[in-house]
Amino acid sequence: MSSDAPSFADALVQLRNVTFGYGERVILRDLSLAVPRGKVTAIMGASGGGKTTILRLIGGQQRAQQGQVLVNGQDVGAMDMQQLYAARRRMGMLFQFGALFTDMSVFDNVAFPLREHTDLPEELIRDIVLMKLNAVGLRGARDLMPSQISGGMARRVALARAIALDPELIMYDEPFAGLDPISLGTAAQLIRQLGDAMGLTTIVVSHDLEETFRLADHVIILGPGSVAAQGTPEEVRASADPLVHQFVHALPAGPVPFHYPGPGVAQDFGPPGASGGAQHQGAGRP
Ligand SMILES: Nc1ncnc2c1ncn2[C@@H]1O[C@H](COP(=O)(O)OP(=O)(O)OP(=O)(O)O)[C@@H](O)[C@H]1O
Repeated sequence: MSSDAPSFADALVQLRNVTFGYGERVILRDLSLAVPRGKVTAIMGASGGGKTTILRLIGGQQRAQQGQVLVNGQDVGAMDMQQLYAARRRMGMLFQFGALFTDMSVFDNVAFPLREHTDLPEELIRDIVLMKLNAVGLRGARDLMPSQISGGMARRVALARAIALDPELIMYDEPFAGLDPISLGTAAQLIRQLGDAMGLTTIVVSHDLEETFRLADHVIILGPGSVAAQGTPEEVRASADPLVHQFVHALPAGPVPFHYPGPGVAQDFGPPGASGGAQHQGAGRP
């Protein structure tokens, strides 16, 4: 295992020396990573580390300030709107609260991208929609409205919609958040089955350590601004890197500070007057 950028002979997505910040605040610094084609890659790491930002860079919703984001060898950051539009048709993105259109039936939600992006006749659209709904176990729910289905079912409909155009890459942001254990197991199984059946390259951003390690072929752990570790789940689990160790063993103490940076305890709770004019202290300061 290594924290260097791996160069998979067949990577669908590569970030090369990417630096990105929101305004002055740098989130990713000289970050390099590769996502192998046809596999399930998990991106994990401390909250606020920039995982969703990486998905946005790959989807072209954000552009890197430095470095390259390559999808199929093409630099997403250098694409014009038309190229980006074409590239996005080959990507499915499922964000945690990726809402369905509430005024459309389940069927019409899944048909939407097909009607929007293709000239296929309605009979063919019908067959594709029913196939996609069948793949997520919801062919029978086609006529229901979003208000008539559960949250877990709504996510599966969103998944059917995301694969409607047969993407080559699918990105899930927190697919397990808020799901009960059965729905969670079903979601993980679905991600794996769809990936295998459709030959998809899958990227999953998740905080659910156990489920994600079970699911993924390749795991990337983000440290502050860069990759702390990457490899198979077994390799990452065995890492001696203190940050990775803290993360994969869910330890409350370690390099990832519990406290958001702010004033020290003595300053906030000390005798009256002690706080006057005192300076803010570093993260994790007791
Ligand atoms: N549009 C934005 N403008 C300014 N700052 C942002 C914006 N989006 C995200 N950030 C900040 O960038 C940092 C990284 O955010 P991001 O959502 O990529 O992290 P994350 O690793 O996905 O976090 P989490 O695991 O908590 O979802 C966070 O500190 C966040 O506050």
